[in-house]
Amino acid sequence: MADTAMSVDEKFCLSEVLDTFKSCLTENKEVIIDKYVAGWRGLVRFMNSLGSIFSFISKDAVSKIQIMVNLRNGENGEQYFTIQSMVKYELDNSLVDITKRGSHPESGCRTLLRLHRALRWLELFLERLRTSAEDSKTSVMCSEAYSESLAQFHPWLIQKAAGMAFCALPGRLTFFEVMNVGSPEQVVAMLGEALPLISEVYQITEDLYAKHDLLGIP
Ligand SMILES: CCCCCCCCCCCCC/C=C/[C@@H](O)[C@H](COP(=O)(O)O)NC(=O)CCCCCCCCCCCCCCC
Repeated sequence: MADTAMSVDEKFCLSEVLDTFKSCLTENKEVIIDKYVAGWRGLVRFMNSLGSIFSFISKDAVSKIQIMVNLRNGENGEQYFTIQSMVKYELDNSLVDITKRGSHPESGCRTLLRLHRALRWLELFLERLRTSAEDSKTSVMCSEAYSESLAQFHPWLIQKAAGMAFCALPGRLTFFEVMNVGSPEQVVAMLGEALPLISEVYQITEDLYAKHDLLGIP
């Protein structure tokens, strides 16, 4: 599964990316890893279009996406169909370093946890964007969402670098335009539809990880 859809001139629309998260859930509320990863891939493309100052963030996200893709393409790939089947498979086969780093630094459970924490940031940021006033600053919304979520898992230096990158975010209207969804009203409506599904995917994963005591994988 090579990363092919990266051409710069390709127009893309953020609502399609957010729809991918909608398509993550199976009928019995399991989270399909291929779709989850495809959602992240789309978000990373969006972030790359905002400028190279974000490339240290997208590099890390891409490397995590790649770990998940490799697991899916590996010999036990079918075990990684959903987050639920992955957790069961990796725990049953002692493939996760649960309390301290050891021989499984790139387990699916650990890697997905990093993306899962970032999904919380996304949820908070999008909710702020959705309810923001015309003169609100995207950099402020982004850094507030970050402080409430991912920041607690990042060392000081990463927090500083992230804070600097946030300052380079375009203003609210330009940001909405890059999303390529339509008028600001249409963006707000689209976010209103997408957010409950992102929250649901987040909550299902959170509950699953909590049930198995996996929220602190180092
Ligand atoms: C559009 C603005 C983009 C702001 C992105 C906010 C998230 C800031 C994250 C900063 C991460 C810095 C890079 C390094 C991270 C790692 O240290 C750290 C820990 O990994 P380790 O345990 O393997 O060492 N990694 C992580 O926490 C995973 C971070 C994954 C970040 C993915 C961010 C993708 C953002 C997509 C933006 C899309 C915005 C769409 C809004 C309409």
